[in-house]
Amino acid sequence: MKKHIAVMAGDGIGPEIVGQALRVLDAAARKFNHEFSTEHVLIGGIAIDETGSPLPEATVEACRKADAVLLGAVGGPKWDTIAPEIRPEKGLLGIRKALGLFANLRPARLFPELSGACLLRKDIVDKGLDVMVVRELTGGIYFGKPAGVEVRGGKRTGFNTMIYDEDEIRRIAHIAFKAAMKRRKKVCSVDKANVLDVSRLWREVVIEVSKEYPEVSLSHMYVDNAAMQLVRDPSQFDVIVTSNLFGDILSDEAAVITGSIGMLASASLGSEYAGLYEPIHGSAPDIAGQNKANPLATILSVSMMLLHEFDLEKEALCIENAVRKTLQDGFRTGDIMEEGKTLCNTIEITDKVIERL
Ligand SMILES: NC(=O)C1=CN([C@@H]2O[C@H](COP(=O)(O)OP(=O)(O)OC[C@H]3O[C@@H](n4cnc5c(N)ncnc54)[C@H](O)[C@@H]3O)[C@@H](O)[C@H]2O)C=CC1
Ligand SMILES: CC(C)CC(=O)C(=O)O
Ligand SMILES: [Mg+2]
Repeated sequence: MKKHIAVMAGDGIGPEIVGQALRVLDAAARKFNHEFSTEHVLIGGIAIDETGSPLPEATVEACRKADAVLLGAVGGPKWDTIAPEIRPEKGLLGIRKALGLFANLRPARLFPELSGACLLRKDIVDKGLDVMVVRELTGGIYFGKPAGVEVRGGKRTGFNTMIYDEDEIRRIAHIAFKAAMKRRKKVCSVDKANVLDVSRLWREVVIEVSKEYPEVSLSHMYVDNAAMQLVRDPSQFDVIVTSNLFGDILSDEAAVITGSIGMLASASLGSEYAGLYEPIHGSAPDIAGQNKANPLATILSVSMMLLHEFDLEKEALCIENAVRKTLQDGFRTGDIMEEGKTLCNTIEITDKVIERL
């Protein structure tokens, strides 16, 4: 198979983890006789530095033409004080919108080998943890208008708008129910319907969609309770479907299930263009440039790309198994380090994965 991948390494640890994930992709391509060409394009802070924009038009064009997109992360303190319209994070929101990537799948699973690195209670961990967060990605408060900061009645006033129409809710609900059909057939819709009107509509529409999936059981939970339940006992969840903001927060929290945020991969999918694959974490400025970031979330994102984008099930599983074997053999980056294991840097742990492919 011959495929073309647009690569946006971005900022901070982005280039380090993406560089290593591409080594794994390359090794998989050689093993299975595929050809993956790559084209590096700019996004985020580095794009601002080089072009003045966090999302140059050339990047959008390259991503629209590509068979898949791989992203590292954007942002960092260097760009924290610049104008809000051109912050690195606007580049990320912009590419999601430009590619119509409305569904973000974030599978929070615990590799049993990392049970010791997981902060949750042992009896909970022993149940086996596997939660799929389905986050709406191109609507809600991150995109709603009006938004801004202005002087009202002599006071500086900041405002954003959380807005969803029924079509936006319906399409993400379908994604969640379809995902549940392939899993344990449970969907929990997370909202704040006791307070927010937008959540009332969310709940109404999710219930309507659920009628088309009679085999799937649907429950509802307020987001504050969901945040607590996720760390109290995540084994109660199968698929969680939620809005952009709640999904952003809950999926970082769900990373506790995996042992570290450096383990959680994701797929951002739409219907018009190829999908974008990215770890859920940010650019981790505190460890950038030190060769100590965990590249496994990005490597697992490549595995998700092979599966979701190219239907290469065997190849995807091979990468996942190589990651599992690496952990089984006791190799760890600092974020998942435990006593008696071998500490590796970013490049070394990738070497171990490649050896085990
Ligand atoms: N998808 C993206 O591009 C995202 C970008 N950001 C941006 O990243 C910058 C930093 O944001 P933070 O809130 O600090 O979140 P972060 O996810 O970058 O870091 C949070 C903590 O997790 C650690 N961490 C993250 N990824 C890791 C990895 N692969 N291996 C080991 N440790 C890892 C970091 O060292 C830090 O202690 C900000 O500019 C933020 O806007 C934040 C989230 C997502
Ligand atoms: C940096 C934000 C725009 C996004 C974020 O935190 C995420 O997608 O997880
Ligand atoms: Mg986030």
